[in-house]
Amino acid sequence: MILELDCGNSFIKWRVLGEDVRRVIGEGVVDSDLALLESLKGLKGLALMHCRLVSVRTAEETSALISLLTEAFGVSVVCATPAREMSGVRNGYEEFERLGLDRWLAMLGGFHLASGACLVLDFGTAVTADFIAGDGEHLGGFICPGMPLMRNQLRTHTRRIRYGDLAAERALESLVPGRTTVEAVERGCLLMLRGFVLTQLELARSYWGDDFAVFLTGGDADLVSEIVPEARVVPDLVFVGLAMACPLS
Ligand SMILES: Nc1ncnc2c1ncn2[C@@H]1O[C@H](COP(=O)(O)OP(=O)(O)O)[C@@H](O)[C@H]1O
Ligand SMILES: CC(C)(COP(=O)(O)O)[C@@H](O)C(=O)NCCC(=O)O
Ligand SMILES: [K+]
Repeated sequence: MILELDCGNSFIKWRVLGEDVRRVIGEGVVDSDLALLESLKGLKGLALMHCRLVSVRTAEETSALISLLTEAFGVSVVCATPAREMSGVRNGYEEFERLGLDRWLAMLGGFHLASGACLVLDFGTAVTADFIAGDGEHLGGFICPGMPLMRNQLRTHTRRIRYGDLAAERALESLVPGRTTVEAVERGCLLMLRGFVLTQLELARSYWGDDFAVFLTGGDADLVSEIVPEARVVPDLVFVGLAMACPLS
């Protein structure tokens, strides 16, 4: 069995693949290393042979997690590392090692699935957009705050914006102008996110006409999917790229 991990700034996404790697034995989203161990220990018949991971956390946090996994399961852990070029995709950053590894893997996954030009949008703590041309050239991308950062900035930098998570979820059932603080903030932030997405689509069209694929991934991808009906929502896009960057045989 293979353990795959995507360690983002807020959550660790995990999944366990079987002998037949097309079979997902277990998967989940956790908010700490310990919660990850708990979830894994709760899996019946777990027999990990390998682990591969990608992390955008600090080197210290990542090594701490690797030590925990090695101690708990005796597996060797392979980490995705930056590359200038891989699987036909050329990293467009001036310093390729500075491009977020989650972005890089999602790009590898997207270009592989599209076999052509694509726009990869990832909705996590931050939102990222990356443009990959049909010849595999990464033209670069954009980073902006995601929903959790936008709402938390408003909650922590104003004195009168306070509301709970349940109210926040309910507020997004409609997008008409808000008549309560929670509606006004949640809908305002979502409209900003959607505006960002539409701008990325315009830019992609200016480069490639209609000849490109759009991929949506990350925990908040569903918040924008309805405005991009042509997009493919691929929650495990980072894992697709992880398998390409860290093959195990
Ligand atoms: N099961 C889940 N657990 C936690 N967050 C989730 C879940 N499903 C969707 N989300 C949303 O995903 C967002 C985090 O996205 P994610 O891609 O995990 O971020 P990151 O990679 O930066 O840690 C949260 O804002 C939350 O709204
Ligand atoms: C842009 C990111 C913060 C996104 O992280 P996430 O929201 O997935 O946790 C991450 O990819 C990162 O730290 N990148 C390094 C900076 C860069 O890509 O330019
Ligand atoms: K991510």
